[in-house]
Amino acid sequence: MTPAARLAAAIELLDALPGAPAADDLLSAYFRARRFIGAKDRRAIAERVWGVVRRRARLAHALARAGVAEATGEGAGDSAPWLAGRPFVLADLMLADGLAPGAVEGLFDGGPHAPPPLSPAERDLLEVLAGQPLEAADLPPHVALECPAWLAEEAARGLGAAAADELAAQRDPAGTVLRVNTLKADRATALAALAEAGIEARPLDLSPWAIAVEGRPNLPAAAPYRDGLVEVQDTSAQLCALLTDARPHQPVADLCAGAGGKSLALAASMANSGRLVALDVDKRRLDQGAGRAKRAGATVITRHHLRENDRWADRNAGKFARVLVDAPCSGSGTWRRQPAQRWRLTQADLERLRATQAGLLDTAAGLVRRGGRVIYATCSLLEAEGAAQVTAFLARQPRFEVLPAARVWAALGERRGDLGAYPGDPDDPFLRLGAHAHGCDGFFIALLRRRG
Ligand SMILES: C[S@@+](CC[C@H](N)C(=O)[O-])C[C@H]1O[C@@H](n2cnc3c(N)ncnc32)[C@H](O)[C@@H]1O
Repeated sequence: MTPAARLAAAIELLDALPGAPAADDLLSAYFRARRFIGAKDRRAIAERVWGVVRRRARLAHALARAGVAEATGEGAGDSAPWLAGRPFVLADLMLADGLAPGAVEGLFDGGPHAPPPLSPAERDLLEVLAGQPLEAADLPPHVALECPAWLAEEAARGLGAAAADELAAQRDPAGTVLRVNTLKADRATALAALAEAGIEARPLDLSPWAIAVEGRPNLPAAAPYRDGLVEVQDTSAQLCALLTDARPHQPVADLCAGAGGKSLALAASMANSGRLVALDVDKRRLDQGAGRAKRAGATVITRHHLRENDRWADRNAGKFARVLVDAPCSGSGTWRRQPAQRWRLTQADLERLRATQAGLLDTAAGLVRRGGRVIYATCSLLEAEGAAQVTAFLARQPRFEVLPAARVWAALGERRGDLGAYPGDPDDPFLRLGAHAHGCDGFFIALLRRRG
């Protein structure tokens, strides 16, 4: 493909984005239907699309200042109206790539598969944008942070001055992190197997199971992945599983198991012995977990699909030593990986999520036995989904108390012998992780003990 044809494809995809349920799925379907597009072209097209999405607010701001205001109304229009793909790509070429107007005009030459030639108004636009920086000094803070204004305020409520750095870090792409599956290998063995498969990798200090890989290797085709030695899992999710402190022979419930990422880590912590029930309302995701468990050799996991008016929680009241609630949330800690999400979330969505989180916490409280623990986690930077949820829970459920995460970490460290320094603030009872502070996805983890 020519560079111009790649731009035409990126514009087509950006135009389709507002109506697509998920940006990832849109790109996958687009490339699946066009198998003739080679790997390098795919990468270039995807990079442009994701780049524009990551720079959306700043580009929209520059376009609005230049007088382009044909907002189509999708998303949080206050700070970053969604325009058609074409003006966004024009602005991206000027502000992010730093091209001169003539170079952009050369790409929009109307040739076969290239975007149609520039209109006189677009030529004028390029002249206005010429030499402008992406990071203009007068950008409103939430625009500079690529975040709807109301979400920037929500983040600041809990994180205070650290919110700006954390949100800024969420603008960048995230690397791939693997978790060693200790049911099959230790970290040194997994690193050796990755090296043999030609994958450059290194251990990370934050988690005893974590390995960072260089670039974007084709993991599903690599032997260490196919053989279940490693799983893709960010370090923060690993620490959530680690702090769950699921032990061999214990009864453990993973209440929001999804496709089982954390269930697999729990199964490894339990050395495949005891009882580990993976639950979710989404049967499709639970079913996906079955294949992953097989690959990982995680035989201790059983699955239960939670239906409406399900009696499972009543039948299992008070039975579990650990109940992990990896609750559905805004995903604001994972915007590096899902950059379009921030523009899709509405205040009404957040309210709905908060109600679901509170309901899940209460369900978990009913499942846990005396002396057992509810582990509440969200991949969120928002106070409303973290500490505020816990405060409300403790008011509703006085039988529970907070176990300081630093204390649990220290006890784990003594038992395991392979943990580094506690990564959070030792004076904070909760562990809050962030892309800026820790280089991992943003996460909130609270450990809640039912009094004995
Ligand atoms: C953050 S994801 C879980 C990710 C998963 N634990 C992992 O590590 O891969 C949240 C999950 O909660 C599930 N969920 C939403 N509402 C639920 C409910 N009321 N009960 C149980 N699961 C629910 C969603 O289907 C989703 O799979």
